[in-house]
Amino acid sequence: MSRVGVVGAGVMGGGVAQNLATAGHEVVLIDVSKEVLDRCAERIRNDLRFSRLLPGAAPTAVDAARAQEAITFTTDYGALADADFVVENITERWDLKARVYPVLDDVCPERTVFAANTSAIPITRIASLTRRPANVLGIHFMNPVPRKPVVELIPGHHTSPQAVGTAQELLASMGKTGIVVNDSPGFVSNRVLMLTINEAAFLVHENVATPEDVDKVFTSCFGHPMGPLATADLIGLDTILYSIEVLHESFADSKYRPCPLLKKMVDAGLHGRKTQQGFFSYALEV
Ligand SMILES: NC(=O)c1ccc[n+]([C@@H]2O[C@H](COP(=O)([O-])OP(=O)(O)OC[C@H]3O[C@@H](n4cnc5c(N)ncnc54)[C@H](O)[C@@H]3O)[C@@H](O)[C@H]2O)c1
Repeated sequence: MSRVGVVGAGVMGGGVAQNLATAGHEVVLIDVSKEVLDRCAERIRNDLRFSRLLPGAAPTAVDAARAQEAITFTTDYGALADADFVVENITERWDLKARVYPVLDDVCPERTVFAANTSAIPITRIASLTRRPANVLGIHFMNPVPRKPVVELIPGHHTSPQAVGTAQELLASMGKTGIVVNDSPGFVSNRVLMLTINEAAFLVHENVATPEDVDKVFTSCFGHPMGPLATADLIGLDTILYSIEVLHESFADSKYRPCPLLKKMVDAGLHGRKTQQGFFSYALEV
């Protein structure tokens, strides 16, 4: 595979683009504005500078300077006209995703495989937005992408074995393997994780415990490396809210009702690490 499109240059898209570039692929990274793309380029530059020192870094086929040169940052979807594979990482909202896939479908050749890096939206539903459902699947990357070697790989109802094979090949080149799971809202990881995080937010909302103490129960008593609220801050509270809303709508089950505190924090712009404030405070990341 040579040319890979990455759509969305936020927390996940930046990580996917970086991982692909260090694996030796040519990457076209798309977002809605130059400002977002510039911020993403800066994050990638900084992460590449330190990544070798961090445990679990993905294997690199090229050095940091070449990896940066391999990424084209653009707002022009036309740059995907000869992409072999596209990973979509835009905001976890159906109305936004529903607008992007028909554009990708028009711009990309028929052979191009689309991978949706969604937290909870069913892949069959996303595939229905295109004329190529056999070439659409889900790759649920973990965060931070360059340091997480396993993903969930989700074929939709019509996904072909060839498309799954192509995705597995691409993942192998990135130093990753995929656990294949069937298509269902939230897949395996987020069906469990989003409920846990939402319930942890309810504990704070109901004054049962502070965020520090909620997380301490998980880190100190269960030995988890990170508590649910620090995990929520890492993922992004907006992404958590949108994901739990997808689960709520998909299953029509009140157990997925979003915690009002989560909604309030998202309305207030407290989105976690990416805005320096969520359940915890963070220094400005450069
Ligand atoms: N954050 C996580 O830990 C995590 C993990 C796995 C999967 N995901 C999923 O990955 C996707 C992206 O999440 P994120 O955390 O990177 O979100 P984010 O908010 O950090 O980034 C989303 C990006 O999409 C861009 N965007 C929105 N509409 C667009 C369009 N029409 N064209 C191009 N770009 C557009 C936004 O400008 C933004 O930069 C979501 O579907 C999310 O559920 C997130």
